Amino acid sequence: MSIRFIAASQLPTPWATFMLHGFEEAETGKEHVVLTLGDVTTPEPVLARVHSECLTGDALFSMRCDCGYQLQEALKRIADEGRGALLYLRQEGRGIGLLNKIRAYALQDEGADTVEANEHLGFGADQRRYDICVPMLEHLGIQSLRLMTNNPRKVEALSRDGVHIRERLAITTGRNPFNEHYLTTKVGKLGHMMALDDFTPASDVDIERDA
Ligand SMILES: Nc1nc2c(ncn2[C@@H]2O[C@H](COP(=O)(O)OP(=O)(O)OP(=O)(O)O)[C@@H](O)[C@H]2O)c(=O)[nH]1
Ligand SMILES: [Zn+2]
Repeated sequence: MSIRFIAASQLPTPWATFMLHGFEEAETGKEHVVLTLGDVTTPEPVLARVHSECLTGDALFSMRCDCGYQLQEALKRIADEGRGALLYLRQEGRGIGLLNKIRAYALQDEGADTVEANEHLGFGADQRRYDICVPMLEHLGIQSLRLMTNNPRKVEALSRDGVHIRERLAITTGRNPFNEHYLTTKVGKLGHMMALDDFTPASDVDIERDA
């Protein structure tokens, strides 16, 4: 997979001012970004999150999933350490795209789970690839990761692609009445390494709305 570095700038956030690095995939023209904080080129493993785009959760405050909560938590943890990287991959809906994810949500409104809905639409349960991470990490001089994820396939796929993962760190946050079934399906069908009891709930403000 070839990917081109395009530009970098500062990105102030409520938690820290990150560097924002923009890349373009040669074959598809897809645009990906990496946020870094501190010197990530030194040999110590870098605290990192490899996050797949979820427009609904990351930008529109959706409570159907845990994506937005994980995104914020990852940025906060990186800011607390003063060093780290967040790779934001534009593979919406576990690789099926935004509009197909909305089709899948409609099926879930009728009772399908997240895996059944994808399969009903003719997609795999998870169509994501992680090989694009390798040239971005190389460009940034990142040698190894302490990866925040509960997803064993993400760890396996990245390792297979040659990314050196020194440690896996759980990231369990944002459980609420709207995403309990989704989280349970992640554990039961996608093999996520977490238990619902591990979760810190979404904040009081978030769960004030009726389930
Ligand atoms: N097709 C589909 N995609 C979903 C659904 N809910 C969330 N997503 C997508 O799932 C992806 C979540 O990715 P990640 O945040 O990397 O999470 P993960 O692979 O579950 O693993 P973690 O690292 O443990 O969070 C995003 O691309 C979301 O858009 C759903 O019900 N259907
Ligand atoms: Zn989501």
